[in-house]
Amino acid sequence: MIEVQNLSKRYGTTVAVDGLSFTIRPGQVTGFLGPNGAGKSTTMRMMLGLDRPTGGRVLIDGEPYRLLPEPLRRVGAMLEASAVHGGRSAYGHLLWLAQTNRIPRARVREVLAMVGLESVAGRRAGGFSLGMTQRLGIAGALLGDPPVLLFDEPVNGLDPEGVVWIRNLLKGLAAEGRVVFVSSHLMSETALTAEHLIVIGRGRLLADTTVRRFVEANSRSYVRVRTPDPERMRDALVRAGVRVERAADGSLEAYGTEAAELGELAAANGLTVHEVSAQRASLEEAFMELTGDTVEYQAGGGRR
Ligand SMILES: Nc1ncnc2c1ncn2[C@@H]1O[C@H](COP(=O)(O)OP(=O)(O)OP(=O)(O)O)[C@@H](O)[C@H]1O
Repeated sequence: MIEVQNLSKRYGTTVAVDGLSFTIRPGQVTGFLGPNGAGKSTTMRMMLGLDRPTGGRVLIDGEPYRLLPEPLRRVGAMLEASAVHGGRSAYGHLLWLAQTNRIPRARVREVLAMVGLESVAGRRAGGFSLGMTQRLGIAGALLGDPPVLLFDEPVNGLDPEGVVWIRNLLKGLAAEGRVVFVSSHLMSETALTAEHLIVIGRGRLLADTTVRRFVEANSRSYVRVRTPDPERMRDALVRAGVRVERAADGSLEAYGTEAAELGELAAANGLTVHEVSAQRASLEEAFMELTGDTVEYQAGGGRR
């Protein structure tokens, strides 16, 4: 379990993390979401004792990271995948990590196989693609077989096959009873992987909820109707007890009904329709709505 307690971090006048408190439990993937600059990486660095909090603390299974004996066996992390000595081979890099943490040499081959880098184990890590570098970072996190895993934007640079692979890997690690904490700035990707969600903006907690609840609360579904006679269509819908709104483009949005029902209603009233389609506002839209006021830089608006 990871407990973040009233955590803050200030860099000069910048407040990167502002009084964050939440708990991450084992056995499920927890997504850590926020727009660029929200404070995700800073929070993760403080979890690992790489940055000192201005206030508050993080406990990992009841203790601060710096007091954990053999930390690589307790917490695995992939923060900056590029933090690899470019001259070393993938095998050499992992072996060095293993040896400095009293992890048996045989484990290096195991994790190379787990991340699919066996065939390039002898190649210089400096020549790796972004996706391969990510996989090497993940191998490093898994090396000590730790019960707690932190990943900062692990899908960055992966191709679609790699994205599916990491999704399954993270779920599998959580199903084994581990704490799996994964940052992302993509809501839709996180919804496919995580069960729990922590959303932050400008260093503050915006949501601590299950993905299911977030999806239910935020995916607006409705039926869009385009018709040359929106007034009569609207009257017919209202008479049938359907809540209806006029969209900016002139179409109607009908809530709490189905497309088929709406088509029949139109036919029964002798109305022409050009479109009847089921719509669902995307999770990405819901996420942008939640974090909109906290975005550091916005197109056209500059810094807010
Ligand atoms: N070492 C530092 N010195 C000064 N400011 C910093 C430092 N590290 C982070 N910041 C600032 O703290 C804020 C939070 O940054 P952080 O990198 O934690 O956000 P993030 O959510 O991880 O963003 P991204 O998705 O872009 O990586 C930003 O305003 C950033 O500019």
